[in-house]
Amino acid sequence: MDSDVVLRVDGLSGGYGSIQVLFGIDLTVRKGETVALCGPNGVGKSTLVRMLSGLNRPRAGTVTLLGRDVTALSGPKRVRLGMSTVIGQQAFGSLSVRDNLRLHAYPNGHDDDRTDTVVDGALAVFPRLAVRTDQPAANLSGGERQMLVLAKTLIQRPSLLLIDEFSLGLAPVVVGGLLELVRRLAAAGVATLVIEQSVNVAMSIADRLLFMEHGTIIAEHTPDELRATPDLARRLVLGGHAE
Ligand SMILES: Nc1ncnc2c1ncn2[C@@H]1O[C@H](COP(=O)(O)OP(=O)(O)OP(=O)(O)O)[C@@H](O)[C@H]1O
Repeated sequence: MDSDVVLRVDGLSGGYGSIQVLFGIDLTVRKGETVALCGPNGVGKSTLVRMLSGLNRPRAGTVTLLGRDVTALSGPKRVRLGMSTVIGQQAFGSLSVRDNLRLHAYPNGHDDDRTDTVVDGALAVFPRLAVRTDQPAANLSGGERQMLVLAKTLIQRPSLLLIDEFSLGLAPVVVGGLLELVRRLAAAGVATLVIEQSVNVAMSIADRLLFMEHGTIIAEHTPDELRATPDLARRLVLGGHAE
């Protein structure tokens, strides 16, 4: 096996009850690589992330994390093996920013001093959050909440990061800061699969873009290929088979 492959998906199919949403998805994400999943609403992007994270079970196919078949493993076991999932901007609204992060650090089994050091390390990456550590998370803006979620991810030190709806509803200036963080995680070797509605955002962050339609991957391109063929991305995102 290619030792750089962090996530490998083979023939993944399934959906909800009798409704089949995914039809034989194959993909890989390597160490330090960021892969974006693009496509119109309803093609199955979120369903794929749910299956990868263990929230939903596939009907067929396998999910391999760092060379280990995790298809039958629960979500928590996948987290322990290095998979971290960000879905939306979830946080405990009544808890302060710091307490949200401390709770997240507990499963790592550190004592209180070490927990605070880990939390401070994550906060150091987000100056905007660092000045709001005592505020309830409910008071944060959408962008700040996304930062809080990514700060939690830093604490987990994942090998694989799955992000659903990365920039949805966020101001461009906020997205810019978050992109920088994902680039830093990639530089540290984290493999990232990110669902991104905006192809422009996806092109600025990803090494490869996968385009989905009707539960299958219909095309794969690098940002350079997309820049060299104006209109290709637009046609793919609108759901047209471009090739
Ligand atoms: N809990 C559910 N039960 C039944 N069908 C569902 C459920 N969740 C999603 N679906 C259906 O599965 C299909 C794929 O949805 P999914 O959310 O994965 O698409 P998506 O590409 O992520 O789109 P969006 O960006 O709009 O979320 C859609 O037809 C949707 O209606």
